[in-house]
Amino acid sequence: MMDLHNKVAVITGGARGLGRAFSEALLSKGAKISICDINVADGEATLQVWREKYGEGRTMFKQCDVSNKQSFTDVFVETKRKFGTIDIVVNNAGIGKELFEQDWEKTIHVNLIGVIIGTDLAVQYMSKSSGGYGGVVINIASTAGLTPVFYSPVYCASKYGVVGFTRSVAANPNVCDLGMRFLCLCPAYTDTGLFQAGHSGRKEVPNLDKISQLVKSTGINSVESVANAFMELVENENNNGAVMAVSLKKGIEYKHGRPVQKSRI
Ligand SMILES: NC(=O)C1=CN([C@@H]2O[C@H](COP(=O)(O)OP(=O)(O)OC[C@H]3O[C@@H](n4cnc5c(N)ncnc54)[C@H](O)[C@@H]3O)[C@@H](O)[C@H]2O)C=CC1
Ligand SMILES: CCCCC/C=C\C=C\C(=O)C/C=C\C/C=C\CCCC(=O)O
Repeated sequence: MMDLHNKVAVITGGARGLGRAFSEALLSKGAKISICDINVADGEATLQVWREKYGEGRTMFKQCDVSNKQSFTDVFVETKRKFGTIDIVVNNAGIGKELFEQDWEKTIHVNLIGVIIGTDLAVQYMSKSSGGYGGVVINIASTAGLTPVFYSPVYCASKYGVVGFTRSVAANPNVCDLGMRFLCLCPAYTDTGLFQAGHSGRKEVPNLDKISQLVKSTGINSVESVANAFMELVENENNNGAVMAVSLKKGIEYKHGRPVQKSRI
């Protein structure tokens, strides 16, 4: 089991939803938390709540757009300056702009390129081969990265990309030298602002009945159940390359077979 006490975690999109829940799960185990988010109001409000609950000095917030390399790099620089080290990176920030909307490319920029930038920064700041202490990277994909979703091809492409990218980084024969684990969490529908925005009040959407059927047959995860699955993934130290799906109907399932390699942490 990974001892999380005083470990330092960077969580993207940590101001609300799943990112905030992952952060709180880590905080409750004694970790220090650096959240970044494009939304300053939500980020500062979350930090205020945490300062009152967990005291000063264990949390920080920095505004950041994960699709912008410089903006994202600044988060790592400031986190290291404040906490001295980085042990855990959770690439969680995500959006759901689709083909029928303007700027659908942004979905690839945030959901896939943002994850690639975050993983690259994690290796630079954490790997033993770069003078770090090693650690763990958890990339948040989706069950939409494991199965086609007819009404969200762009979102699906971004999440298939995250699964393939993470598994490939984890499969590198030199991964043991890094002292790092690379993991993928694939939640099904989960009750957050993103889900509500994507699935409520869009009566003009074609095949709405089929979408409702798919949601109904899959079920909607609570945020808490996904946070519990996330903690199982983080704390198990022998799971480099694991891809964990979590859904209301099927619970936790490991996909794509056994993790590719034991990592030396
Ligand atoms: N809610 C759901 O049904 C599911 C969500 N996911 C994934 O979980 C992750 C978190 O999603 P939720 O918590 O549901 O969404 P959410 O919308 O509640 O939270 C996402 C956070 O990311 C931030 N963000 C968006 N773009 C950003 C950017 N460019 N840079 C930095 N921060 C940015 C937002 O401001 C927000 O605070 C996403 O990657 C999403 O695709 C996966 C499966 C199911
Ligand atoms: C689906 C994209 C809409 C925009 C983003 C909002 C919510 C995100 C939801 C998800 O990431 C989950 C998406 C799809 C899951 C679809 C089917 C899962 C089937 C699972 C199974 O068969 O077990």
